[in-house]
Amino acid sequence: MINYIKLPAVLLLEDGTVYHGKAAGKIGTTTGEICFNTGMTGYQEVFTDPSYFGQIMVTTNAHIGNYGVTSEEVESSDIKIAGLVCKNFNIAFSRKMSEQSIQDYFQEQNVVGISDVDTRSLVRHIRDKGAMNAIISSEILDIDELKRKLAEVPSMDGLELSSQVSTKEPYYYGKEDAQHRIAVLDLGVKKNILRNFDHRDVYAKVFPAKTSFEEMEKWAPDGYFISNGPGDPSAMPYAIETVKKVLEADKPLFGICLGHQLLALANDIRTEKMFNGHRGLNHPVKNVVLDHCEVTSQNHGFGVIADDVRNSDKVEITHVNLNDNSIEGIRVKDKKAFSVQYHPESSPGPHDSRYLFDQFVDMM
Ligand SMILES: NC(=O)CC[C@H](N)C(=O)O
Repeated sequence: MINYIKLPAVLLLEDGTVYHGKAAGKIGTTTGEICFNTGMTGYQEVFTDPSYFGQIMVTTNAHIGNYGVTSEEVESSDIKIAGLVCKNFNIAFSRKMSEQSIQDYFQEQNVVGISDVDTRSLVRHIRDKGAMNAIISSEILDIDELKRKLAEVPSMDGLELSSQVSTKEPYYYGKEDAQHRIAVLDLGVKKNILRNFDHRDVYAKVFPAKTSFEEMEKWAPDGYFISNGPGDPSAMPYAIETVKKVLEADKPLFGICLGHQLLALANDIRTEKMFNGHRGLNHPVKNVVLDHCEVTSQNHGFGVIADDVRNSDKVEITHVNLNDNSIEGIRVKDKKAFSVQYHPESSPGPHDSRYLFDQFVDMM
């Protein structure tokens, strides 16, 4: 094993709280909105999920890196989190299929992290104080200098980020002779969503975030999928417009997470920044149509305003969160359009909600 000397590193939160720890990954400085994920496994899938772009991740599992990384377990081409805060950053790993250590992986992809932080106390702090920005550095240890840098970081509220992670050119996924074909509006789509479609004999053409409905319609898809992704949904008028056009044309539509928020916005339901988002693998959700419970994988910092949904004459509620009663799923009345706030492709996470992909296929 390489002899790895852990250099000091600092984490500074927007409210002035300081945590001292050790450098993990690349030596450097990084900023973003701090958030925590309570999942016990699946760190590589989480780190490569484009929905986390611009966010510093705190992992509540005490060990990160202990089973290494592989080129298989990615949700996009590279690491998308802005930085990592963890307890133990394990450079030694044990798993036959692993190809690399987490340290080499982070270093190769220029990702800065901090370990040896009391993440239990940090998570309780964020839980009580709410979402805020943060800076990690293993090169600048002067707090005043870090404060100046942190003051320049924009708030996640009002930030459009999808166009930074979306594909630049359209591409195809799946088998060309499949039974159905869908247009995927890529706002930061996770690979496992495309895999789930492929497994159900659905061929996808994945379009850049700012593609118009008319452009996608030229390919004559059977349905439209509006993907997950980073940033504030209300800062995406271009995508809201596209969703409105899909609805006007009465095409089948399925939205996940950011896609759910955009379907709500297209129906005059507002979204809001949550005090703390939902990020983990064990969030209980009730399907109020089928009267059953699902344990779900979640990752969102914005939500649809529940009163707007309840007062809406355009949509109805299909799913609610059993922890906080927030709205987890809607369908548009008299249309073939529905969406969920959580992640039925669940990578990582339980597979309880995969039936939603079948529901969409049946709609087409
Ligand atoms: N996973 C997602 O699509 C996240 C949606 C949105 N960026 C949010 O944080 O709420």
